[in-house]
Amino acid sequence: MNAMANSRRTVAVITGANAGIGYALAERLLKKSSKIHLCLACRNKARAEEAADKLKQKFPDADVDIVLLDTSSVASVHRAAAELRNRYDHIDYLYLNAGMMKVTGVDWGYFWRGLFSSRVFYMFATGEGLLVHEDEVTDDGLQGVFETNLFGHYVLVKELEDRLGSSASDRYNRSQLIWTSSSNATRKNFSMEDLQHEHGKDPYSSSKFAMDILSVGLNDSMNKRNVYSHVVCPGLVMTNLTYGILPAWFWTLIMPFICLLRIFVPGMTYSAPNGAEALVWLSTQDPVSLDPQVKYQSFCGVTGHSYVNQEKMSIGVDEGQELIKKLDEIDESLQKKCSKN
Ligand SMILES: NC(=O)C1=CN([C@@H]2O[C@H](COP(=O)(O)OP(=O)(O)OC[C@H]3O[C@@H](n4cnc5c(N)ncnc54)[C@H](OP(=O)(O)O)[C@@H]3O)[C@@H](O)[C@H]2O)C=CC1
Ligand SMILES: CC(C)=CCC[C@@H](C)[C@H]1CC[C@H]2C3=C(CC[C@]12C)[C@@]1(C)CCC(=O)[C@@H](C)[C@@H]1CC3
Repeated sequence: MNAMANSRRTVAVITGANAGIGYALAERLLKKSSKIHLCLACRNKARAEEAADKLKQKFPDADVDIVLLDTSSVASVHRAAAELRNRYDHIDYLYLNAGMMKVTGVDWGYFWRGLFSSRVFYMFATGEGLLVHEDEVTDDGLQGVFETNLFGHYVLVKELEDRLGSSASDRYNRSQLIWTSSSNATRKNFSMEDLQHEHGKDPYSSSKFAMDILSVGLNDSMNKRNVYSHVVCPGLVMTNLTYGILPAWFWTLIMPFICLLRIFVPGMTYSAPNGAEALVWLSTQDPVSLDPQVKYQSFCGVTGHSYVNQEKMSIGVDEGQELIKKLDEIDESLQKKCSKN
């Protein structure tokens, strides 16, 4: 880890760290170095404490604490950011991992047609068009998937700006923003005119594509301050998110098939530690040498070994700037609304 060589401690904050990929990431980072200071940013105190206890049991010397953060509430994001600013004078790794997807069903007709078509492997790798989604409106009046996956994280980054990077070009002052995006992110599901995806059918894909654009935009505006942003796809991982699509027993039953499918679709990582591969790998890289236009994917071989693949994206820096401007507008209007109440 680049910040390790310095005498000050290395701080990593992980959102959505109490379960799934976030928790596996926390474990893998501690396995790599028990000297890292981990902060689990979670929405539920009991679940966060349980995760922190489990980590401390496995790594008795580890420095693990929690902060309460609900990315679907701007007030909660502000409180969490204030707490994090209080505790740390520098954040080395900010993992923007918390996320949700509300699925009401699988389009099995589309699945069977896809199975016997040329798009079969693409279909398994991206899940594009296979799921029927729904969304909700948050107390902030925003679309739930948009606010949880993207907007809440954007506000968090903004609020933590003075704890990220530094204008001094010292490499130990660098910070990395690492977003858990998805191979499901598709341009066709995203519109700058309908950022929150109020009128579309795939809010998850839209929020993840917006994440890819945002990361490009943040590099453009923050690299000069030594802040570097990258996106990751963990592959298809068995977590509460996938158990919300089909039951756990089904996924266990088809595990041999999924492992075999890795010959053609290496993104079938299946386990959360495998899925965390690219997230861990990024923390070991010099961020200056990384390409902001690449999505870092966790891949897995048939024998079960995980590795990182790089997939080129094609996103304009101007798109990134436009998105940031629009997110800032939403943020300002929410702040105005709050100050009136
Ligand atoms: N599983 C997969 O196949 C893939 C997952 N991803 C992405 O990986 C990330 C992690 O998901 P995964 O581990 O699979 O799923 P899990 O449901 O296991 O974990 C999601 C984590 O995010 C937290 N979370 C959800 N909503 C909020 C919120 N409003 N505020 C704060 N935390 C919240 C959850 O907390 P709680 O436990 O309290 O619900 C949990 O800790 C997500 O961004 C997801 O989109 C990307 C590609 C594939
Ligand atoms: C594997 C079999 C026999 C059946 C399952 C079919 C689909 C439910 C499944 C196939 C590809 C999957 C997939 C996802 C969800 C479940 C599938 C559509 C994701 C969209 C989950 C969330 C992500 O972010 C993507 C990376 C996944 C891509 C693949």
